[in-house]
Amino acid sequence: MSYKVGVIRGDGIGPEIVAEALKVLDKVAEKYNEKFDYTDILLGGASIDATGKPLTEEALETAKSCDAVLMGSIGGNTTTSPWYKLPADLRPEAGLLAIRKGLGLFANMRPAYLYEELKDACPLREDIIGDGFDLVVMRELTGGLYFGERKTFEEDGVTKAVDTLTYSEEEIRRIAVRGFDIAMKRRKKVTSVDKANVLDSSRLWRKVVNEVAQDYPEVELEHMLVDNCAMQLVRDPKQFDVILTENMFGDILSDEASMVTGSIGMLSSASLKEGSFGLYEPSHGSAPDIAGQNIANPIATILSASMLLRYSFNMDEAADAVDHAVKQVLKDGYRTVDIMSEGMTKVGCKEMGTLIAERI
Ligand SMILES: NC(=O)C1=CN([C@@H]2O[C@H](COP(=O)(O)OP(=O)(O)OC[C@H]3O[C@@H](n4cnc5c(N)ncnc54)[C@H](O)[C@@H]3O)[C@@H](O)[C@H]2O)C=CC1
Ligand SMILES: CC(C)CC(=O)C(=O)O
Ligand SMILES: [Mg+2]
Repeated sequence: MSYKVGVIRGDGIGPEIVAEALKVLDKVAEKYNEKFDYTDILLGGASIDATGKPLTEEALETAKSCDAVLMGSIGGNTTTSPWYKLPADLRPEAGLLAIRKGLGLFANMRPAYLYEELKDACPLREDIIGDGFDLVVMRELTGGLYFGERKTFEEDGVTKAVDTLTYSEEEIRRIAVRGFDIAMKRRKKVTSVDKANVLDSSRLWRKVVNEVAQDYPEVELEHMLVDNCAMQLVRDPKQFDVILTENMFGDILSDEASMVTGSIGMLSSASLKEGSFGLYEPSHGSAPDIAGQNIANPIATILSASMLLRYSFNMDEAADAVDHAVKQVLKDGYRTVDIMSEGMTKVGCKEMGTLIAERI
């Protein structure tokens, strides 16, 4: 079959890591006799430089015409890059938020899995790691603080700034359903994370999640406050199966979850809605500090490509082959610098992509 795949290379390490994921997809196409037609889409800093806007209408329309989109990462150094002298709605991140909203991608799934082979790279104590852990952060992606009204203003001679956090029942319900659906395919436990001791939006979140839970009697539901969850993730990550949470909490907790797997360079993600379309991207950013040096870890992007095969193209066998190739390369002792440990062979971004593609 032939599929149209949108490709957002983006900024910083984006083009380097996407090149390696495409190497892997090309190998899948060859082995499984499929055809992937790649269409480049501009987003973020690259789009600002080319068009003056972080996302053009044309780019959004192209993304909508694709069967799925694979993305690297966008953004620059937020202190030194000229992009951050622009008004907020013209900066690279505004393009990312706009494409997520424009494509209706309300459910962001970020699996955090500790590979047996990476126990040495995990900063947690051996007795905490135990047999390892395997959790998913199900993050609401198109509501909450990042999408509320915001402004900076003068009042009584003082400069003030406000951001607003709004959720509707419907927005909470649809992400909760996704969280419970995923839990049904896993270990049947949902930890809903909020700040219901303070925030009205969290109290509504908790009420709606409780309602949705009625339809999933087999799933164990617990509620946890976000500050406690941040602590529990490093104290005992094994306790979690599905962490269901709102946009900003999920953004922060998933970065934390990534580090207990060894590196943020390992954490893939799928941004989904109803139906088969999805946008697949690593959970990390554009890592401007290491861009252009061939040292970025491409595994998060390669695992995101695997999620694309699984969730958008129903190609479970090919996705399993990619996941297996990643595991095999780690078993064979190859490491990028972020997951390097004693006795292993250090390789660059390109070499890691080639080694994984060779194992498919
Ligand atoms: N989805 C996206 O495109 C995202 C974009 N950003 C943007 O990225 C830019 C940089 O943000 P930061 O806060 O520095 O976060 P970051 O995730 O880009 O980097 C944080 C740290 O992790 C390291 N790192 C990240 N990915 C890595 C990889 N694949 N291999 C090895 N090391 C890796 C970086 O070198 C850095 O030390 C900002 O402009 C931010 O807005 C941030 C998060 C997500
Ligand atoms: C623009 C940000 C919300 C991007 C980010 O940090 C993320 O999606 O993880
Ligand atoms: Mg983030």
